[in-house]
This record gives sequence, structure tokens and C-alpha cells, in this order.
Amino acid sequence: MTRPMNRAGGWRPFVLPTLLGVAATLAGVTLAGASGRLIARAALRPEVFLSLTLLVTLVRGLGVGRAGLRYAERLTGHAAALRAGEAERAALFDRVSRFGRDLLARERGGDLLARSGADLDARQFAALRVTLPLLGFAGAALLAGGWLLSLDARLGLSVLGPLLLAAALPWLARARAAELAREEARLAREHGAALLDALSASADGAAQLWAPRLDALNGQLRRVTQAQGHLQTGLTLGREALFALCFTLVLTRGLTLVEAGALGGAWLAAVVLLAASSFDALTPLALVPGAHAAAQAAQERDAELSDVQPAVTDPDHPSPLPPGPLPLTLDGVGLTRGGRDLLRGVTLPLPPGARVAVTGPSGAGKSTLLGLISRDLDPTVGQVTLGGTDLRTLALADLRARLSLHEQDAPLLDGTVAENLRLGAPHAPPERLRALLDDLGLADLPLDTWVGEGGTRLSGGQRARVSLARALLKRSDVLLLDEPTAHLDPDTEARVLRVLGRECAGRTLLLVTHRPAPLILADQVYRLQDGHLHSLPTTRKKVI
Ligand SMILES: Nc1ncnc2c1ncn2[C@@H]1O[C@H](COP(=O)(O)OP(=O)(O)OP(=O)(O)O)[C@@H](O)[C@H]1O
Repeated sequence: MTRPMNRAGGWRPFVLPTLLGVAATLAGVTLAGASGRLIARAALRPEVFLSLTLLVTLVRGLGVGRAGLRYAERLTGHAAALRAGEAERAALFDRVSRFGRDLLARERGGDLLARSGADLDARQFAALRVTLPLLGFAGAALLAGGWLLSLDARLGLSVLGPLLLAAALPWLARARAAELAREEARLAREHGAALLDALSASADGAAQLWAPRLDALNGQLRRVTQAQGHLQTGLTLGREALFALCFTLVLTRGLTLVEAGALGGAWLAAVVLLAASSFDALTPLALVPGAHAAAQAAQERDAELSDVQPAVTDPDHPSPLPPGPLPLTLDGVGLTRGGRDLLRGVTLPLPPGARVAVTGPSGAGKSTLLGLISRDLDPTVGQVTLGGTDLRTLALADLRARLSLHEQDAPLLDGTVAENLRLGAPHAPPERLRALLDDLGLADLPLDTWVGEGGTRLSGGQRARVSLARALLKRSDVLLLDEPTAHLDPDTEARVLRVLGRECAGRTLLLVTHRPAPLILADQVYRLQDGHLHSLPTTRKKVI
């Protein structure tokens, strides 16, 4: 699937900057010609300098006007590109958010970063880096070529021939330039991903394993950059050689015309400078194939993502959810994951206020069971219902508003403790946040503590309790808690369980745990093994 470049903003915002850019190029070419004529006229007959007022004004006007046009082109061009980028960014966020964490199972962090960095840059500036130079050059070639052809056919061809040949050089080198641009983008993504891996593995010394990989990637990137430099040098040399040819041909033909009286001496300088400045308009063309390839590659990567279906999708016409606590039911749920039948015919009724715990061996699918309820994934057979309605027919946002989820690895967002807590309860007063943290044994953790990426600046136990507090603060009907007391010493665990007992009142609780202590919260305990749920006897005691 291909889309026009700068799809989100369309091409219209780039019309004005492109016209301004072309006008600036033409002003430059005309300025060179007019200056040549002026200098030559003034040098040949200084006494008539005053009669050249019109020419002087034109040269001055073009000098100032060209700078003004170029400035306006940059201003409007970048504004248009940034606006297009803004729309692209929003569209990208929309696409990425449909996948949620699934995307990280699909591609690495470095790839994901490239989507919003290099890819976006390549696409949003495509019009300025590709279309504008091409049109600018076409305008310059038409103006210079047209005028010179009208003066003398051979004079015109002396300029147009080398000029078009020089323009063909980047076109001839386009395959190589595209190959290098794509390779550079690929290596930069690889490098970003390897760097993130190395950073996250740095604590256990495993980063050393990445050092040779990073070195190798650096070396490859250097070689690609050198190859790009060589290509550009080759193109520059070719262009200069053709300019030298053009200059010789124009001068030879021009002098012949002057000698024959077909061309005024003062016009010769104008002709030569006009030819020279037409070659200037060629300079940005050398980067066009690379910029075009980079934009195309970015677009292909984007299309690839657009063509992939996320694990769960929002229904087009979601069913409404009645207010108030609703029964949640897993009804004959089967799930095949990674080629394995992880869950088989699992049925679990969770009426409002039910308190259920699930235990079972590692890898049995306990967290996956919670994921089916939060719709991180859908069952292969059977259904999960809320208030009798299949979750797949509910808007994801509606469903998730009814749930609080504490995950096993308790991921926090890079921000303060208070910011993390407020994700669950945006309007909770600081006193409520403080009191809950104190209850959970986090009296020493100030609300303005910066938790770092993923919460890495906190201990495992602190991170788990901040995540738990976030889940509890959210006023939802259903609490899904995955290992709520992991990382805690027995005293702290007992304290946390007391808080949970209090905060779960009137809410449905489904907790997953390997530890015996949290089972005290449950009215019903199940063991998940070999894909089946087995009910276990419970002896629920009062949580102290
Ligand atoms: N994103 C994924 N894609 C494919 N398979 C996955 C994915 N996440 C987990 N699995 C697989 O699903 C199975 C169940 O994982 P799950 O995390 O639900 O087990 P668990 O019972 O919670 O284990 P533990 O007690 O160790 O936390 C595992 O075999 C795992 O490899």
C-alpha cells in the first residue's frame, strides 16, 4: 500500500514554499545575469552609469528580494513541514497505541524510536528536499536556457547541454544513493536498538556482550557515511567538470558572437554569470535521490505497520455498558499462544464483589488470564463477558475504565510518584495519595520522588507498592492484581494485605499469586494447570 508523501497534511501546504523557493532560485539566476550586465556596462562606459539606474535598481531589488524570498520559503516551508509532522505524529501515535505493548513484542525499542525520529523527519521534509530542488532547477534551466536560446541557438545549447548532463548525474547515481540512504537508516535503527539493549543490560555486566556489536555497527555506519561522501564528491567533480565545459563553450561562442557584432560586449558577462548561477541551482539536486529513498523507506515501514492487525481492536459500533458493578465471566475460554494450547475450556464466574485467587506453576497462563480480561488479547474460543456482553463488542476505553490492573513487573512511567498515582485517579487530593502510601509502608517515599524510566530509581518493593497504590486509587469495579506482594518482606506483606482487604471492599477481586499469604483475601482459590482451572478448598481468615 503506498500513500502520497506527507499524507497527513497533503501537498497543499507545500505549494507556497515551493513557489517561493523556485522564485528565489530564479531571482538568483536573474540577479547573476543582471549584475554581469551592469558591471560590464559600467566598466565599458562609466560615463553612462547614471543611465543604468533601472538596471541598478533591478540588481538591488533582486539582491534583497532573493534573500527575502529565500527567507519566506524557509519560513513557510518549515512551518508546513512541521505542521505535516504534527499530523503525522498524531497519526503515528494513533497507530502505535492500537498495538499497545504488542508492538514491543513485534519490534525493538530502537525501531520504534526511529518511527517517530528519522522516519518522521524523512517524510515531513520530503517536499522540501525532493520537490523543491527539482522544481527550482527546472525553473532555472527554463529561464537561462530559454533566454540564451532566444539569443542564439548554439549559445543556448552550450549552457543547456552541460546543465542537463550535470542534472542527469544524480539521476544516474540514484540507485546507489537510495541503497546507501536505506542502509544508513537501517544501521541507525539497529544501532539505536542495540544501544537500548546494552543500557538495560548494563547492570549485570551483560552490556559487554553488546560492545562488539555496537562497535561493528559504528564501523558499518562510518563506511556507509564514507561511501555517501565519495558519491557526493564524485557528483560534485562531475558537475564542476561539466561547468568548466559549459563555461568554455559559452565563452567561445559568446566571443564569436561579440566579434560578429551579434552580441553586445556587455551582454557577454551577463550570459556567463547566468550560466554559472544556473549550475548553482543544481547543487541541491545531488541530495534528492537519497532524500527520496529515505522518505520512501520510511513510508514503506509505516505502511507495513498500518497493514498489520493488532491483537485486539476496538469495535466500530461498541455496545453500551450499563453503570454500576457488573458480573464478569470467563465462559469456556480457550487460548492458543505460541502454538501451545495455554487455556482449555476455562470457565470462571466473577459476580460483583467476588474475591478469587488463582495459583499455579510458572508459565501456566495466570497473567494471560488477566490479560484476557483487560483485553490485551482475545480468547481463541469461548468468550469473556462483562454484564453478559462479550468484551470484544465493548469499547476498549469503556472496558478498561471498569478495571484496575496491577502487573507483575509493576511498570511505572518516567515521572514523579504523584504523577504515577494520578494516572489512576487524576483528581485525588495529595492527602489521599500520601495516606495510602503511608498505609502501604511507604512513609519515607515523598510524592515528588522522580521514579526514573520504568521506575528504575525505586526498589522492587517500592515500585510494586506504588503500582498497587495506583491500581487501588482508580475507582474501578474490578481489581486485577498480579503478584501484589512480590518483593515484600513478611511484615510489609501483612501490612499490604490489610490495606488490600480494606480497599477491595465492594469490588470484584481477581488476584494471581505464587505466595500463600495473599490467598487470605480470597473467597475462592483456583489452581491453573495444563490449561484447566481446578477449584481448591479455602480457609479464609480475617486479614489482620
Ligand atoms: N507476548 C507473548 N507472546 C507469546 N507468548 C507469550 C507472550 N507472553 C507470554 N507468553 C507465553 O504465555 C505463557 C504463559 O505466560 P504467563 O505469563 O501467563 O504465565 P504465568 O502463569 O503468569 O507465569 P508466572 O507465574 O511465571 O508469572 C508462557 O509460556 C509464555 O511464554
